[in-house]
Amino acid sequence: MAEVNAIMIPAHFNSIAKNPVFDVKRSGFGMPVIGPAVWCNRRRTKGRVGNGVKATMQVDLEDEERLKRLEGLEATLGLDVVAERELKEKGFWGMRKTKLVCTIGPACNAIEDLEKLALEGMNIARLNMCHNSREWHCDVIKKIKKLNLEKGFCISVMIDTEGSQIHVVDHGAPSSVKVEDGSIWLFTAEKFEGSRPFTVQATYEGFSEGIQVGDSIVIDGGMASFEVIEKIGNDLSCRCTDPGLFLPRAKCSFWRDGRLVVRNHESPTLSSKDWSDIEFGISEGVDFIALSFVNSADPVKHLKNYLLTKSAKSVRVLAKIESLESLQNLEEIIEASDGIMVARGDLGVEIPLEQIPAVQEEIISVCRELNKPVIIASQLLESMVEYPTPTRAEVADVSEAVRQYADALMLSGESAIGSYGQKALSVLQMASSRMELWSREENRKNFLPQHQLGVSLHDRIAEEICNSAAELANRLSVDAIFVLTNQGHMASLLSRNRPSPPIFALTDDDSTRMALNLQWGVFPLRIDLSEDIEANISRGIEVVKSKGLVKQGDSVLVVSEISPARAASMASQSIQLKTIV
Ligand SMILES: Nc1ncnc2c1ncn2[C@@H]1O[C@H](COP(=O)(O)OP(=O)(O)O)[C@@H](O)[C@H]1O
Ligand SMILES: C=C(OP(=O)(O)O)C(=O)O
Ligand SMILES: [K+]
Ligand SMILES: [Mg+2]
Repeated sequence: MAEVNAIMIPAHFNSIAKNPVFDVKRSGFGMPVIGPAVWCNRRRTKGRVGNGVKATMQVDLEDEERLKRLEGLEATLGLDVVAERELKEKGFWGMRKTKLVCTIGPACNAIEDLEKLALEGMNIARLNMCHNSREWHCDVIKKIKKLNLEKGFCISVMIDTEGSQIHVVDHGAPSSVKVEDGSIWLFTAEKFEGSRPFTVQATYEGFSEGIQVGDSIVIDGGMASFEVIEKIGNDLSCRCTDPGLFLPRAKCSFWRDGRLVVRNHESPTLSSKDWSDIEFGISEGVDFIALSFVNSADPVKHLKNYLLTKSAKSVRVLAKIESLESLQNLEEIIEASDGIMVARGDLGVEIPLEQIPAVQEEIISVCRELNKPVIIASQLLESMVEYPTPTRAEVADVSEAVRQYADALMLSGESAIGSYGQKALSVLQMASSRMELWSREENRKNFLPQHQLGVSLHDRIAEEICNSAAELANRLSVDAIFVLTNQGHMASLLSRNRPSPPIFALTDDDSTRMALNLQWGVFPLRIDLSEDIEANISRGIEVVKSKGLVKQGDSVLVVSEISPARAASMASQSIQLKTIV
């Protein structure tokens, strides 16, 4: 054991110092804290972490090793190891542009399994707060941050709130249970210990409000259906009309005369549990919060304002589109959010299944117009929860989402509880790479329908510069696009055009780096940026070049913006073409 008195964080680590992993209280070194240590921060972190925060710690030899590795960390914060490998194997244009999200559950929460998913291309780990304990989620977040730090991955963390929904707490059996035609079941919100046969316990006390005899209860969008035959107090006695399966935590929807009974939930979009999960997410330094059952822009605005007051505006807020109402307020929700998830699971409970493909295409297209990243979620490879190969129909569905240029694809049960999570991820990987190649050749002419976003002259210039840059990059077949970006705006404007070359986004802001993980075709690199734009560009290219990833003769297109804040008074944007010498 060696005792360390001071840990100096060199100047170029100032973004790391902001990282909660390096919070003094949770030093990330997993050891007792005993001697004085000073965390030194420079210019930019001043006031964020606070200069000279005092703490004490002791390191053993293995940790000394780790400290040494930290010294070399800037290199790993360049391009992440998976993107680097892909670039080496497939060349610039062959890099997979569609991002992959994996839901983490009991089938993959061991660090070895998380690492395998990372190697297989997971860009974002999703934690569904409906399931499992706070400690369990905390442990997963720690493991992911450890992998990022020690193994050079760049995996962002997303928490997904529970939201207000009526689902089954208990249906009388530990796992799934078969529902026979004509069998009689009691739906109740009464809390009881243990299980009672033919009794379904609902989460929400007011679940039966406004429900009448003759209404139907549809389980998980059609896994089984019941008819309400009697109302006994707040309980519903029901007969099975469409036999099937009751899964744990199955969701219930109510129908009358072939239409969904629109229910005025007393409970708001964000329940008290959701707020406490959000607090948890902020304190753990997650990168994204996905809000379930968003029906209007209000809860999104509310949360974003709250994050501002908590100095946590770097946490990006995603809205899940999974209700009838959310479709009616689609544009305002997209506008208010930092990104969207097409949550087809619950959406398929609320609208007829045959409408989902058209709705998905519409949401993707509005997201692209408004320049917000969009994730396609649920049942992409559902059969792979049980089987090692997907169905042809599933592969066609995945490919269609890629062809529609969604930013990201998501696995749910396939990775959380399935036996073939890594395989499922590799199917997504291969299917997206293949379809990207195909649509690149097919859709060259199919440029973005021009919808002008910017209002101010400055914003319009940035937008036009990025549109032109993407077109130029395609026409000249440059190898790569480099963009200097602080909050990620210029990078996202480029991504919106879905150009053929990869977009290497150089940023000095760690939260921007993690947020850009969700954007189509963007490969974030964290480097220190100075006022000297030329030096920044050279540095970014140097990081990639030093690893042999760009070589002499490669051509790159560089897009940069000097914001008024950086260059005393004048804002200017530029496009440059460079040939590597
Ligand atoms: N953290 C977790 N712990 C235990 N099981 C989980 C966890 N996350 C997801 N699961 C399981 O994976 C399944 C699919 O995940 P997901 O689609 O996110 O949830 P849901 O089916 O509740 O909408 C869930 O039904 C649940 O059985
Ligand atoms: C992703 C979804 O949300 P959750 O898994 O939280 O129900 C969905 O409904 O498709
Ligand atoms: K959820
Ligand atoms: Mg849902």
